[in-house]
Amino acid sequence: MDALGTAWAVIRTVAGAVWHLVWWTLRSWRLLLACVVLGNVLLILDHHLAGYAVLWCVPAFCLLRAVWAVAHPLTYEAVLGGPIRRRGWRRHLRKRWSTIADRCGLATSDSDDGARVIPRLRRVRTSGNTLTFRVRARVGHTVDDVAAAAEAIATSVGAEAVETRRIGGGWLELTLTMRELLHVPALPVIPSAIETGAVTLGRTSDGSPWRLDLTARHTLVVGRSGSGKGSIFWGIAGNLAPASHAGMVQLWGVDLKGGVEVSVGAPMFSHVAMNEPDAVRLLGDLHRVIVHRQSLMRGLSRTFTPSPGDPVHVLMIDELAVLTAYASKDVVNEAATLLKLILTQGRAFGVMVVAFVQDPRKETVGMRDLFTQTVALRLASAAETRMVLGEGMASAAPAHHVATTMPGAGYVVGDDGHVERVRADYWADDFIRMVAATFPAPPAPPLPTRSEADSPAGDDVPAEAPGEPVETAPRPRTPRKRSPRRSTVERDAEVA
Ligand SMILES: Nc1ncnc2c1ncn2[C@@H]1O[C@H](COP(=O)(O)OP(=O)(O)OP(=O)(O)O)[C@@H](O)[C@H]1O
Repeated sequence: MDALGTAWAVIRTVAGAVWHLVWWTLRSWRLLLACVVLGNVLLILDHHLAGYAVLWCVPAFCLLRAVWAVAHPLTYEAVLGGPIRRRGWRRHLRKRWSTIADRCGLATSDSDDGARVIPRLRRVRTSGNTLTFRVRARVGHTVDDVAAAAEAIATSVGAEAVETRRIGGGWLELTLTMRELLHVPALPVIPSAIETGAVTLGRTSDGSPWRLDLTARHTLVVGRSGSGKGSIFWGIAGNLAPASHAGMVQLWGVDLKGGVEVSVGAPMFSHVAMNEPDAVRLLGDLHRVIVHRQSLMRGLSRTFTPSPGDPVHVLMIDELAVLTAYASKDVVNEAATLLKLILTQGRAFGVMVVAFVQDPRKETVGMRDLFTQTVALRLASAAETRMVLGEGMASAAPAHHVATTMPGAGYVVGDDGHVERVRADYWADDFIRMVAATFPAPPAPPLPTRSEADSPAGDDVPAEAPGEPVETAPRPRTPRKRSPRRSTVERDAEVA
C-alpha cells in the first residue's frame, strides 16, 4: 500500500512538472519562435554552440522552472513564481485597461469628436497576492460610479475579491485579491503578550495579521447565524486574557443566550451576566465605573492610561438584540439607556464595548450608530450591508458575498472609513478553556459605590489612587420627590 502511495505521488509530481513544462513553453510562443529563427540563422552561419544555445534556451528555462516548482514550491514561489505571476497581473491590467473600463461602463464619449474617454489608471502595483491600482473618475462620473464598477473590474481580471479606498481628488484605489488566501481556516496561537489596545484576530486578505484596534473605540460585529461571530468574540477575549490576568484589563461579559457562549471561557471574565436582571445590574455597575472615573479625571487629564489596578474595561455582549429588543420591556428600556450612556461616555475613560448581533435593524439595535467601528461577517443581502456599513458600502465591502463555507470571514470598516477583508482564526472550545485556565481573571476589586460615583469633580476623591474604591463620608442626600416611573438608570444619567 505504501509503495503504491509513493508511486502515485511520484507519477503526480512528474506529470505536474511535464504539464508546467509544456504549458510555459507554449505560452512563450513568440519568444520561442524568435529563438528558433535566430538559432537557425546562427547554425547556418556555422556558430553551432551559440545556435543550439539560442534554440534550446526557452525549453531549458521552462524545464528548470517546472522542476524547481514541483521539487521546492516554497522557494520557487518566493524567488521566481511569485514575481513572474505578479508581473503578469500588472501587464494584463495595463494592456487591457481601456477594454475593461469600457465594458465596465466607465468610459465616456467626448462631446466634440465622439471618441471614447477612458478613466486614467495610475500606480499599478502588486504585493503578495494582491494587485493595487488607482483610477480617476472622468468628467461626468463620480468616485461612487467607479466604486460601483469595482466588482465588475475585479471579475474581468479574474480576481477573487476587491476592496476600495477613496484617495481624494476624484481618485479611487482598488485592491484586488488575485489569489484567495483566506479559504483555509487558521488556528490561533496561545496568547502571551499583555495587550490592552489592539488584538490579533486572524489574517487580512494579503495574508498579513489582522490587528483590531480597540483603543477608544466601540466595536459592533454583525453576522448571520453561523457566520463565525464566536471566533471574534473569543479572539478578543482570549487575546486580552493575559492583560486581564495581569490586572490591566477587566472583561465584562453579557450573554443572554443562556450563557452558552461566555460560560466556555468564564474564568477570563471579571463580571458575567447570563440573565436579564444581572445584565441590567452589570451595565449599571459599569456606568458607575465611568462616572467615578469622570470625577477622578476631571481637571487632571483628558486621556485615560491603564495601569495595574486601574484597568481598561471591555464589555462584551453576545447577541445584543436579546438585551435591546427581545427582553422584557422594562429590561430593554433600562438596558438601552445604560448602554447609550456607556457608549457615549465610556471611550475617553477606558471603557470599550464590543457587541455581537445577528439582526442589525434599527428596531433591534437602536444605538447602532454609536459604535465607531464595524465588523461585518456574512450578511443576508446588499441592503443589509448598506444598513450595517452605510450607503455606498455594498460594493466597497460586500459582506453579503461572503461564502457560507468561510465562517469568520468578513469586512472591517474603521472609524476613518478604511475597509479591510479579513478572516478570524478559529477558537475551538477546548482551546478557549485552556486559555481561560491559563489566564484566569484575578478577583475583581470592589466597584465604586453609588455615592463614590456620585461624588462631584473629584474634590473628595484623591486622584493618587485611581480605580481603588475610596472611603468617603456619605454625602447627605436630600430626599427628592420622584415620579414612580423614573428608573435608577435615568438618575445615573443626570448625574453623569
Ligand atoms: N474562524 C473560523 N474558521 C473556520 N471555521 C469557523 C470559524 N468560526 C466559526 N467557524 C465554524 O462555524 C461554526 C459557526 O460559528 P459560530 O458559532 O461562531 O457562529 P455564530 O455567528 O456565533 O453563530 P450564532 O450567531 O448562531 O451563534 C462553528 O461551529 C465552526 O465550526
